This record gives sequence, structure tokens and C-alpha cells, in this order.
Amino acid sequence: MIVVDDLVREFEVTVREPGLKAALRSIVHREHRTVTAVENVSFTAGGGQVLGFLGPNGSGKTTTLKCLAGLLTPTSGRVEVLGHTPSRRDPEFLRQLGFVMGQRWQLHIDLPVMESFDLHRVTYGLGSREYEDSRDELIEMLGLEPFVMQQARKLSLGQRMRCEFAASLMHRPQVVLLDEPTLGLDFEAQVQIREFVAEYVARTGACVLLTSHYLADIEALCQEVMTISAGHLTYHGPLRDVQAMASDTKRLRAQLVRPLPENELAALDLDGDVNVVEHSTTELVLEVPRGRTGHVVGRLEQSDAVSDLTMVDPPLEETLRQLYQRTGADA
Ligand SMILES: Nc1ncnc2c1ncn2[C@@H]1O[C@H](COP(=O)(O)OP(=O)(O)OP(=O)(O)O)[C@@H](O)[C@H]1O
Repeated sequence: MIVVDDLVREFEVTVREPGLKAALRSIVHREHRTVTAVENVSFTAGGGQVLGFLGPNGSGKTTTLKCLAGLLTPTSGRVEVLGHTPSRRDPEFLRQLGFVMGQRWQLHIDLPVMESFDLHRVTYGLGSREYEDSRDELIEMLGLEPFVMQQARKLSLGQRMRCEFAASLMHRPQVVLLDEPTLGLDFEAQVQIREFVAEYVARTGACVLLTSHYLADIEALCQEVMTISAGHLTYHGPLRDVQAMASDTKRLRAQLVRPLPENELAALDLDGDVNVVEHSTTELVLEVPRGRTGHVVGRLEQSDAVSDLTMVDPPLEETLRQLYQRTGADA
């Protein structure tokens, strides 16, 4: 459904030294610099999935999504969405695309939400039967019934975001771009949005591309992810393999049958590179370099305080922090 081949997108930015002199000089002579937001990015994405798109601030996620939506024209490379070239903005392409950006509103804030929905029907040229079916389905899926007749400005952030989803997906797009859709929402609203996205994909077979700094969104919805750093794609594959690829460490969780005092822990002579993440009376969690796990397990097994050992990957946040650091981006 989506084919991106060697996508490059540059921006020309004006640079100016600080200070009054530089300000005056810039009136006659402006200096420009080229920022490469996305560099040689290639990937494909099929239907019936939510593909996670991860990367630190300024790494090129929104720029990529805007190229897919046709809001930006690539500097070079090929972008194809459902066989269309997005930058041409063909009506047939726009009818199959949904784009939701966290806290950027499409609903008219002074109108009751239902009236904004009616305007979307006109925008997308939906027949009345098709529109009503789709609208009622979305109202039910997103639980909008109690407030759909209110003005958008009077809604809470979470209620408004759910209405935004309905407005953006009223025409049942096959490709949906979600850029930080849960930004600023409370936990319950985040969960409602996540459940909705999963159900939408299951019902329609759409291809969803999701960026989110809330890793809970990614873990709940995506089996496949891409990571981008300073405009370069650094990984594309199963979410579960990101950990193995990116993290130099494993976490070792030891259940304790009795407290393990510090002096006993030190006597186990684990290793200088082993970090204690948690140490309570019932549990010890260690971060261990991947190549040292066998040694550390062997040492822990010598202690009669340790009853059970399990090896887990570090949390996704920690893995991504290491990945971003390694690729030199500012996390
Ligand atoms: N219109 C623009 N003009 C100039 N530079 C831009 C423009 N849009 C984006 N950039 C630059 O391109 C780079 C990538 O920005 P982009 O918004 O794609 O990052 P992002 O990964 O979406 O970041 P975030 O997670 O903060 O939303 C940044 O260096 C940014 O400053």
C-alpha cells in the first residue's frame, strides 16, 4: 500500500548570527543553510497493520508522514501510496487517506461536532447512506454519543481527540497516518484511542503508520516498527527484535527467599559492569552486559538467598535511549 524509495526531503533555512549588527546585515544579505530532514529513506508497508515509527525529536518522522500525505513534495526519491503519487493530491488519493495529528484540529471549534461531521461528508463527497453508516459506526466505536451535539470548544481534550478521529476517518480511508495522536491525553483517553485504532484496522484492513512518544501506544498496537535517527532509517522489523538489536544489556530478575545483604552481594563478585537496578528484601534486578549473563547466573546460583532467576529484556524506553544515543541523535 505504501512504497517509499530513497526519499530525501530538504529544507532551506535562513541562518542569522545573534545581535543587532547581524540583524541589520541580514536585511541586505540573508544566509541560507540546507537542512536534510529525511535522507535516503526506503520502506514498504502493507494493509491490516499498525506500523510504529519511532525516533527522537527532530529525527524526520513528521516530515516523512507529510510526504506520504502529499503535504510536502520530496526533494528526491519516490513515494507511492495506493498507487498514487501523494504530492499530486489527486481527489481519488485524498479519499483514501486519513491524517490525524495530535492537537492539530480539523473540527470547527464553534460548531457542534455533528455539524463538522456533516461538513466532512461534503468534503469527501460521501453519499448520504454511506455517510450515515460510517458516522454511526464511528460514534459507537469511539463512544461519542453523549457529547456529539456539543460545540467542539466545550469538550475535554480526550473527547475532542476522539471526535477528531471520527472526522478524519469518516470516509474509511485505507491508509491512515497518525502523528502523536495521544499527545497530552490522560491514561484512560489513551487507552480508548488505542482500542479504537486496533478495532479500525481489524474492521477495515487499513494500513496505519503511527508515531508516538508514548511507547505504551507502540507496544499495544505494533508488531512491526521502524526507527529513524537524524533523518536515516536505522531499523525496520519486528518490535520484539528491536531489543536484541539495540540493547547491549539484559535484565536478570532474581527472587529472594530471604534478604540478601550488600556484603553478601559484593562477595558474589559479579562484575564491575553489572548494575543493580532494584534491590529489595524479596527481589534483585540486575542489568548485565549480554556476553556476561552466563557468568552472573552462575554466581547468583551459588547464593542460598536466590530462589528463581528470570532473564528479561530492558524496558523499551531504555532500549530506545541506548539506540538513539548510539546513532548520535539528541534523544
Ligand atoms: N518547515 C520546515 N522548515 C525547516 N526545517 C524543518 C521544517 N520542518 C521540519 N524541519 C526540520 O527537519 C527536521 C525533522 O523534523 P520533523 O518535524 O520531521 O521531526 P520529528 O521526528 O517529527 O520530530 P518530533 O518528534 O519532535 O515531532 C528537524 O531538524 C526540523 O527542524
